[in-house]
Amino acid sequence: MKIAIGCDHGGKNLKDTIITHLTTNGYEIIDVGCYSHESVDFPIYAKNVAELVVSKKAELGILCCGTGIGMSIAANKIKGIRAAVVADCFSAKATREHNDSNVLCLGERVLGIGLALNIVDIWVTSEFAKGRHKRRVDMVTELENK
Ligand SMILES: O=C(CO)[C@H](O)[C@H](O)[C@H](O)COP(=O)(O)O
Repeated sequence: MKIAIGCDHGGKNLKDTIITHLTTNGYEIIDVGCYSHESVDFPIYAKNVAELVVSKKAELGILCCGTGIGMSIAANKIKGIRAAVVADCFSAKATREHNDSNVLCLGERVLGIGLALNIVDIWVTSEFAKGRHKRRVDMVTELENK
């Protein structure tokens, strides 16, 4: 599976740790940056990851910033993106199964590394459950198309 990943300066350490973890576990990574701890603007990286997901150059996307919230607000502006800020393992599974989320947003200033990697593992291995959830995701898409 190919995963696009991006961060701002507030999520740089977490992004690097996730890349090492996912690469070790056989995932292919497209790293859109940022590549240093210099202060940058998160919408740039949210857009780059979102566009890779929407264009299907990557199956899923992961965005890291201080809280995950700014990244999710920005990524959700791109048509076709369902970005979820996740800070617990239950929601990591539920947001793939129920929301078919295609971008995971994580806060380096919120999460410990162990929990963050557990969330990533659960999220990338969970699948959309369809059924009643597909009807609801379709309704969200309709809102987006209005
Ligand atoms: O956008 C955010 C908050 O939702 C991110 O957490 C950013 O990483 C954060 O705002 C960056 O803050 P900084 O004071 O410029 O480091």
